[in-house]
Amino acid sequence: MASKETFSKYPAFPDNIPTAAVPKISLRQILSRDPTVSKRLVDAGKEFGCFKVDLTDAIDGPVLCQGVERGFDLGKAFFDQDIETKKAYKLSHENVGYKQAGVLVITKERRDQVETCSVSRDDLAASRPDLPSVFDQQRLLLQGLVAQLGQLSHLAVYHLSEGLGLDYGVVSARHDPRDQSATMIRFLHNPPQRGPREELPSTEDPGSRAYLMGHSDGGTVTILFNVLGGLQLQRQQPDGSIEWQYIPPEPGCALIMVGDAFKSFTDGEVPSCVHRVIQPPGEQDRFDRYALGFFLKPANGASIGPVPRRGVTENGVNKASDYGEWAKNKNAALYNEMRQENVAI
Ligand SMILES: O=C(O)CCC(=O)C(=O)O
Ligand SMILES: [Fe+2]
Repeated sequence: MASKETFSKYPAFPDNIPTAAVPKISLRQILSRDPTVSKRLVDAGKEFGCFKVDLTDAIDGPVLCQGVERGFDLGKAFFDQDIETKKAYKLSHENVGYKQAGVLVITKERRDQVETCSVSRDDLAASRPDLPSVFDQQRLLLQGLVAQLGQLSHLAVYHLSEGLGLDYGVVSARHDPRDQSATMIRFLHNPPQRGPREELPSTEDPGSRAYLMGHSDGGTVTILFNVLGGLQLQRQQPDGSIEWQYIPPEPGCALIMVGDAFKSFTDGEVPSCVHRVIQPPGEQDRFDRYALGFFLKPANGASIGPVPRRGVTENGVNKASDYGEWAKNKNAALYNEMRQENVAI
């Protein structure tokens, strides 16, 4: 993702706070399709619901990193516009469009503090006329980035499927690129905390400084790029208690998280990654936090639910409900208490 140079523009992630030991694998290894890599990714998926990919050691890596850097620039250019211009890109299915900060409920006292702009792969390809001009003018760049991230997401899904003995042909058919889907690229912006630090919510209770509440992503896998910290992973402790652990961003690295759809393919064997975003730690809290995500989703109408294992019949698979309906229910629940009535889901 973002280069060392971009990271050097911000205070470093503090080295005295506990972080999650999320396994890291290199893009070169992922490209090798080596079965031992599949096994490592499955192990990481089962334990953390996610893994990191170091993009710097493969030929394609620097190109992808550069594309992501440009993506961050485009996100910033979009969010720098006035609110009315941003709102003109209306929310549609599965959160495609612009979502302003503060429409999601975190607690009774606190609303989300993230504005997002999500552009679907299909809208980019089909020249959707109301695409914001910032993105419309860079359609080729975005299409290229989405295609590359799509390939990376499919490689991750390939390894996870192979490592679990799932029939990859079935998994792949559920993501046929000729079918419509809500696969998307998302730009995110968290404005910085203002005012004296002593007036900010307590650091004793990090949840009171949440920017985005705990959730799992609904799709198959998510590829996430961060520069500033704040992303946390929910871990269950041996005594059953829940702990939130930071995932510190690293230059040249992507984070890949398992989503609910893939969890359903595995019949729950691999959990989806429960994560949230809180105020960036230490000196980083004074800066605008930008993030970029790629969300691979099953095709609209594709089955979800368990995928047959190699050598096992497909019995029961069609009992799964339709993905589009399933995603709609998930979003409806998320937006249940949404303040603004005029935001479509
Ligand atoms: O801002 C981030 O790092 C994560 C955003 C996220 O979890 C999401 O958009 O689903
Ligand atoms: Fe998420």
